[in-house]
Amino acid sequence: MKLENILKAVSPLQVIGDENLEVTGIHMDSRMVKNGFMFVAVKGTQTDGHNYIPKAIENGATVIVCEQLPEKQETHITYVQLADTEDAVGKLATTFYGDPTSKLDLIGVTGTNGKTTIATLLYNMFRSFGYKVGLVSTVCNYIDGEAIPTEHTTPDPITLNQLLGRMADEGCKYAFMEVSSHSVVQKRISGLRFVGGIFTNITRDHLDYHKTFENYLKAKKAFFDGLPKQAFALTNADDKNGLVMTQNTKAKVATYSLHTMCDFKGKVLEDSFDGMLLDINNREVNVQFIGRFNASNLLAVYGAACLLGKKPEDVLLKLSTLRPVCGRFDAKRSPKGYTAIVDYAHTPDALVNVLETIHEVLRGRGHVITVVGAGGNRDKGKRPLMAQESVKRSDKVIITSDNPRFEEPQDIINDMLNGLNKAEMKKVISIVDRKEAIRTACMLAQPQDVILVAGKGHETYQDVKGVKSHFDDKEVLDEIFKGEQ
Ligand SMILES: CC(=O)N[C@H]1[C@@H](OP(=O)(O)OP(=O)(O)OC[C@H]2O[C@@H](n3ccc(=O)[nH]c3=O)[C@H](O)[C@@H]2O)O[C@H](CO)[C@@H](O)[C@@H]1O[C@H](C)C(=O)N[C@@H](C)C(=O)N[C@H](CCC(=O)O)C(=O)O
Ligand SMILES: Nc1ncnc2c1ncn2[C@@H]1O[C@H](COP(=O)(O)OP(=O)(O)OP(=O)(O)O)[C@@H](O)[C@H]1O
Ligand SMILES: N[C@H](CCC[C@H](N)C(=O)O)C(=O)O
Ligand SMILES: [Mg+2]
Repeated sequence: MKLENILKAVSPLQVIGDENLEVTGIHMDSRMVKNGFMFVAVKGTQTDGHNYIPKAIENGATVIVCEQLPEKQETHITYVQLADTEDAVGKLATTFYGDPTSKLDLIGVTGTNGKTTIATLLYNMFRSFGYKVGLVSTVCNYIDGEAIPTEHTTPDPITLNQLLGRMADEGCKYAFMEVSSHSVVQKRISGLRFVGGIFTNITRDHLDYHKTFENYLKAKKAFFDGLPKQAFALTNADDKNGLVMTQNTKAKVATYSLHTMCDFKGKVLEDSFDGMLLDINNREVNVQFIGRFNASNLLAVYGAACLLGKKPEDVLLKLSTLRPVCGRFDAKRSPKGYTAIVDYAHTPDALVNVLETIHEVLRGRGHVITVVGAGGNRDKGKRPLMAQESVKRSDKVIITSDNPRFEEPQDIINDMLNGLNKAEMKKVISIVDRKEAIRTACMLAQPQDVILVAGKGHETYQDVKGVKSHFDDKEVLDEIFKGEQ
C-alpha cells in the first residue's frame, strides 16, 4: 500500500522524505521489521521504541513513524512525525489491513470476569445462525473455525488488525472480541469501529498495572466513552458500576439484570449440575450452564444477539443448545453418579467464587472435594490463600501440582500448606502427581458429591522445568470415567 494512503488515517506534524513509497508491512517491534516496512516507535512500560529506530532501519524499514525525530536522519528513509504514536499505530495498522471494521461488525466485551465466556458463546451462536464469524479471546483466536493460537486477551494492534483483516477477507460478517483493560490504556483498539460493547462486571484485579481501582475502572469506562452513537452499549445493571460504565457514552445504552427492571431481565427458576431453567423476558428456557454468574453471562449473550437484530425466540432456541466454554465451570457427570467440574480458577478470589457457586447448587446434598495446585514462578503470596479458601469451602482438599515451571513441586505444595492450621490440615492430603491427585479424588467421591479440579481449565500441558508435556484435566477425568463404566 502506498504510504500517502496509509497516512490518511492520521494527522502528521511533518513528513520528511518520499510519501509515494510502497509500504510492504508495518510493525512496532524492530525485531519483526522486514524490507520495505513501516516502523512505528512507541514508548512502552519497559523501554522506548525510539531507541530501536536504527535497528528497524538495519532490518529493512523504509518509513519511520515517531514522536521525536532522530538527530541523524538517513536520506533514503521517510520520517513521519506524530504527536501520539501509541494512538496512531492502531489507526495506521487498520488502514494498512484494509479497514476490516468497515466490512464486518465488531463487538467488544469488557469486564473483570466473563469476557471469554460471553465472546465465545456469541461466536458459537452466530456461527450456528449460519454466519461466518471471528473470535478474539484469551484461550484462542478463530477465523470461522480456523484456530489461531494467542498469547494475549487482546493482541497488540498489529496482530489484532492483521487478524481482523483476515476475518474480513474471508467473509466474516461478525467478530466478537475481548477488550482487556490493558488494551484500552495502551490504545491497542485505536482506529477500530465497534458496533457494540458489552460490560460484565468489575472487581479488584490487575492493580500491579493500573495501581488503583479507580484507574482500572476508568480504563474500562474509556472503552464505552469511545463507542460511536450508532453502536449499542450493553451493561450489567447488577454490578455496582454497571451504569457508571455507560454514563458518558454516545452509544445506545441497554441493560441486563437478574434483579431489577431492565431491557433484558432474567431469573433463575431452577438449578442443578445438569443446567438451569431460566426465565428471560417472560419466556422460559433450559440452558446447559451452572451457576448464577453464568445466568448473567447468558443474559449478556441474549441481549447482544437481540441488539444485533436477531429475533428473541430464535436467540432463546440457540441459547438452549450452547455448551460451556472449555475449562470454564465445565461439568461432567461420572458413571458413579458424582459430578466433576474443571475450572480455570487460579486465584483465591476465583476459588471462592467457584466453590460458592457449587454450594449454591449442591445445597448440602453431597460433599465437595477440591483438587488444586498453584503455578510455579508466579505470585507466591497467593499460595497459602488458595489453600485456605479451598479448605474453608470443601470437605476434602487434595493439594497437587499446577505448572511447577522451574520450582520444586513439593516446595510449592509446602507454601500452600503453610497457610493452614492443624485443624484445617485434617481435611488435606497432598499428592505431587496431578493425575494421581485427580484419581484419588474420584476414588473418594460418592454419588451426589462434587469434585472441583481447579487451576488449569483449558490448558493442555503441564510445564515442568521449561518442558510442556501433554496434560489435560478433562482427558484425565474421561479416562477415569471410562474405567468406572
Ligand atoms: C505491561 C504490558 O501490557 N505490556 C505490553 C506492552 O509492552 P511494553 O509497553 O512493556 O513494551 P516495551 O517492552 O516497553 O517496549 C516498548 C516498545 O519498544 C519496542 N521494542 C522493544 C524491544 C526491541 O528490541 N525492539 C522494539 O522495537 C516494543 O515492541 C514496544 O513497541 O505492549 C506490547 C505490545 O502491545 C505487549 O505485548 C506487552 O504485553 C506484555 C507482554 C504483557 O504481558 N501484557 C499483559 C499484562 C497483558 O496485556 N494482559 C492483558 C490482560 C490479560 C487478562 O485478561 O487477564 C491482555 O490483553 O492480554
Ligand atoms: N459473570 C461472571 N461473574 C463472576 N465470575 C465469573 C463470571 N463469568 C465467569 N466467571 C468465573 O471467572 C473465570 C474466568 O471466566 P472467563 O474466562 O470467561 O473470564 P475473562 O473475563 O475472560 O477472564 P480473563 O481476564 O482471564 O481473560 C471462570 O472460570 C469462572 O469461574
Ligand atoms: N495465565 C496465567 C494463569 C495460569 C494458571 C495456572 N495454571 C498457572 O500456571 O499458574 C499465568 O500464567 O499466571
Ligand atoms: Mg478472557
